[in-house]
This record gives sequence, structure tokens and C-alpha cells, in this order.
Amino acid sequence: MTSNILAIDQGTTSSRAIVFDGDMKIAATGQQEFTQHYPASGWVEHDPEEIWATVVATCKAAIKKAGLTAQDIAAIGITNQRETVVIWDKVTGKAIHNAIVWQDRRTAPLCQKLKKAGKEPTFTRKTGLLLDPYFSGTKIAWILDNVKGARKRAEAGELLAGTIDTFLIWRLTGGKVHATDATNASRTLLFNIAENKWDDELLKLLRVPAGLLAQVKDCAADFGKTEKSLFGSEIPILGVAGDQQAATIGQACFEPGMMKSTYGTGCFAILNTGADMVRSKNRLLTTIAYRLGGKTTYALEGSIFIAGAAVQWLRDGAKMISHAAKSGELAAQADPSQNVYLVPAFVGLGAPHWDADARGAIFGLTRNSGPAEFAKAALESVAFQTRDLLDAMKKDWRGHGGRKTVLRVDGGMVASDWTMQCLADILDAPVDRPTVLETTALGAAWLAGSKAGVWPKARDFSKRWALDRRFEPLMDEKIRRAKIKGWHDAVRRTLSA
Ligand SMILES: Nc1ncnc2c1ncn2[C@@H]1O[C@H](COP(=O)(O)OP(=O)(O)O)[C@@H](O)[C@H]1O
Ligand SMILES: O=P(O)(O)OC[C@H](O)CO
Repeated sequence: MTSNILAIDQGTTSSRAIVFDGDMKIAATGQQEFTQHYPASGWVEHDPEEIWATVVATCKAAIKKAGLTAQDIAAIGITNQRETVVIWDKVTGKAIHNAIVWQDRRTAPLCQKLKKAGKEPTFTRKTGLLLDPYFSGTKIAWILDNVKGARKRAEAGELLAGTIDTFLIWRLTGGKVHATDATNASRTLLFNIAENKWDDELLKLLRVPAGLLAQVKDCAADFGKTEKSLFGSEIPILGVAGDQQAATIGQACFEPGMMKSTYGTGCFAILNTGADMVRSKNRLLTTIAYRLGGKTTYALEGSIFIAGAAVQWLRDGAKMISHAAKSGELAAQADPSQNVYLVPAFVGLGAPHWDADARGAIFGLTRNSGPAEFAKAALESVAFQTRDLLDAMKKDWRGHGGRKTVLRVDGGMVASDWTMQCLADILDAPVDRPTVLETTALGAAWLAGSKAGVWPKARDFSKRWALDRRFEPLMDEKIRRAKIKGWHDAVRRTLSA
């Protein structure tokens, strides 16, 4: 039997498909960027048809590049940008509105209204989340309230809703399966993470008809088969997880206390807390790390909205660099005597501030500040934000009796040695970069491969994790303290209230 696995990694800026061989090594990759739509300030949308087209094209390209056919693929694992939602017509499969992306802030007024009505504690107790526009529930409500006839059609059972995994499963199976996994469900503000079910009270508060929602399965489960016409023969879909949770799995963070931080568009730190649902006292999220064999493993999560996106802004907005990879080189040339801070609150600030109305700011400019200082400030902002998250996480985890943690990193940005050294310096802790950087896709592939019985179980999979490089902190403590203080001043001046 074949043991090749196809991982679909549908991210915020690109769709990727990766074929892993039986040794869990990358055999071939397909990748396509797609359009980001910004229809108004703080709004971010994707065209679901473009997402679908790029997913199909990259899957075909990866299978072909690997010199294989669909028959040589044992299973598919799907991982996806989380929280982003689509609502589509059950019969035609066509979306009734563009996907509203996780970064989109348009539902800030609705969140505010629910907060004022005193509903946040109910949402937090049941979902582990906060009332922030980041999560899917208020985005679903917005589409139902703003697309003509949508609410009526939803109530009549003509529409379906889902996060991107659910939309892809629906399309891949030719409209036969409407399902999601527990990690994606846990990001909607509608899913009770203690009881593992959609929560009627929350559905009522957000006025979301239950019939819109998908069946919630384990991360390694039967999600149906792809239509024969798509890739030439049917392929079973056996693994699904939100991308940050998939990276947690791909980094083999299976033990309580293990932590990973992924640096893509945003940055997301996830700490495995085992069977314990640790409640944060520091505005972090309690979420589902994975659910396997009906058993839920929980996590604490710190979510930063802008990490690599700050580098994209340097490239596409400020036009100061030609390629993302140039940012580290440029930062290294910055004048060390300047203290320029960039607070990249382009779409508000996530954990631990959760300020939807804040917008980006730059402090400390002099007549000599130029591209090098901007690049340094952009990359340092990622380290400072991570420091804030980890400080909050340590408090919660220690307060819970947890031991010291080690940080494993991944995502597009960790290719930058300069950024990783800066991260270790600001965190004052070692940072471990693995040899396999495609941990998100690997995590999804492992879910599918282990479910198919062709890849090793968790313990043996963990043994394969290999270190590429450990970055040790080298910065003088006095300098670190001064820099962090400067950062906190800058953040304080950026917050909206
Ligand atoms: N060498 C680099 N130095 C700094 N940033 C980088 C580098 N390479 C990629 N990036 C940033 O990483 C991000 C892409 O990472 P990726 O994990 O593919 O993101 P996503 O899954 O969110 O689309 C981009 O925002 C890009 O600006
Ligand atoms: O697409 P990424 O890798 O930036 O991840 C997005 C997150 O899942 C949003 O919560």
C-alpha cells in the first residue's frame, strides 16, 4: 500500500499543497498566492472561488511534480487559515459573499454591543475565547444581516456555513460532506469546548441558525473522499486541523508544557496544557490543541495579528525592500543608536491587548531614520509582541503549576537568522528552529497518515523532530530591559483608549 500523503495548507496569503513520501519527507510542493481584498479600512476578504482554484491547481501540480498519480496518494490532510468564514448555497456550492478573513475588524461594533450587554463572560466560559471580531461567529452574523435575503435563506435551510476547511471538504467531496474538526470549531465563538458541541445559547446570542453549521469530528477522522473527476481517482480525506494547531502537531508538541510559535502573516504561540482547560488571567485564549480518539487536548494561545505582514508592508506598502528575505540584511545595517519602534496595529492589536480600534504607529524617527531602521523596527516588533505573549503565558502556566517551557518556532519568517537571534535576545530564552519548516503541512499530513495507518503513531513521530539551529540569547540584560520599556511606551501610546 502507498504511504504518500498530500497535505493541503490553505493559508492567509497563499495556498500550498505538499506531497510527503512514506519517510515523511517532502517529495513535491505546489504554491500559489491569491488576491487580498481590502474593501474598507480594517476589512479583509478573500474570493472563495480563487481559494478553491488555487487549492485544486496546487494539488494537481504537487502530485505531478512528485511523479505520482492520485492512486499513489494514501490520504489527504487539510490545514487552513482559521476563523475565516464562507457561507454558500447548498445546491450550487456558490458562496453568497466573499470569505470574511480572520483579520477583518468589521464586526467590532457587534462585539462591543455584546460586551456592553455583559455577554463576554458567557462566551469566554464556554468557548475559551474573547468577544473580538477575530473569531468566526460575528462574521457569520454579519453576512446573514448584510447579504440580501441571506437570513431568510439560512433559516429555510438553503445555505451552509463553514471555516475554510469545511468549504474545501464540501467542494472536494462534490457536496457530500459538511464537516469540520474540533480545532476549527473551537475558533468560531459558537462551540462549547468543555462539552464538545455547538452551543445553543451562543447560537441564539449571535442569531446563527444551527442548520448552517457542520458536523464536528476528531482531527483524524473520515471526512469523505475527493470526487473522482478532480484528481483522476478518489482520495480519502483523513485529517483536518486549523493551521496553528497543525503546526503544534507538526512540531510534535504532544506533551503538556511544550510550546510552538509560528511566524507567518501573524504569529501564534500555542502551549499544550494537556487535558486541563487552563483559564487565562492574562487575556490569552483557551482553545483546543487537537482531538484524537475522542479525547480533547487543550492549549493556551497567544495570537498576534501582524508578524510577517509587517515585512509584507515594508515590501508592498512602504516599498522599502524588494523581497521579504532582504529585511534581515537591511535590519543588520540599522544605526544602533536609534530607537525606532513600529507598533504594527494595522488591524488592531491581538493578545494580550485585544484592541480592535488601535491602528499602526511609528515612534522615535530622526532625520537619519531610513529603510534600515524601519526594517529593524518591523522585525523587532515581532520579537517584542512575542515577549508580551510569553510573559502572559508563563504567568498563567506557572500559576497552574506548569514547568519551564521550550519554544519551537516555524513559519515563513523563521528563515531569517537575524529575526530569530533578535527573538532569543528579547525573550531572553533559547529559540529552537527545526529542520522541517513546513510543520503546518506536516501536522496535517501526520493526522491523515496515522489515521490511514501508513505513518507512525505520535511517540515515534515525535522522535523524528530534528533541530536545525538553537538561537541562544546574547543581549546584555540592561539593553534588553531598556528596549522592552521603550516598546511598552510605544504600545501604550498606540492603544485606542
Ligand atoms: N526571510 C524572511 N525574513 C522575514 N520575513 C519573511 C522571510 N520570508 C518570508 N517572510 C514573511 O513570512 C510570511 C510568509 O510566511 P508563511 O508561513 O508562508 O505565511 P502564511 O501561511 O500566513 O501565508 C510573509 O508575511 C513574509 O513577509
Ligand atoms: O494563514 P496563517 O498562517 O497566517 O494563519 C492564520 C491563523 O490561522 C489565523 O488565526
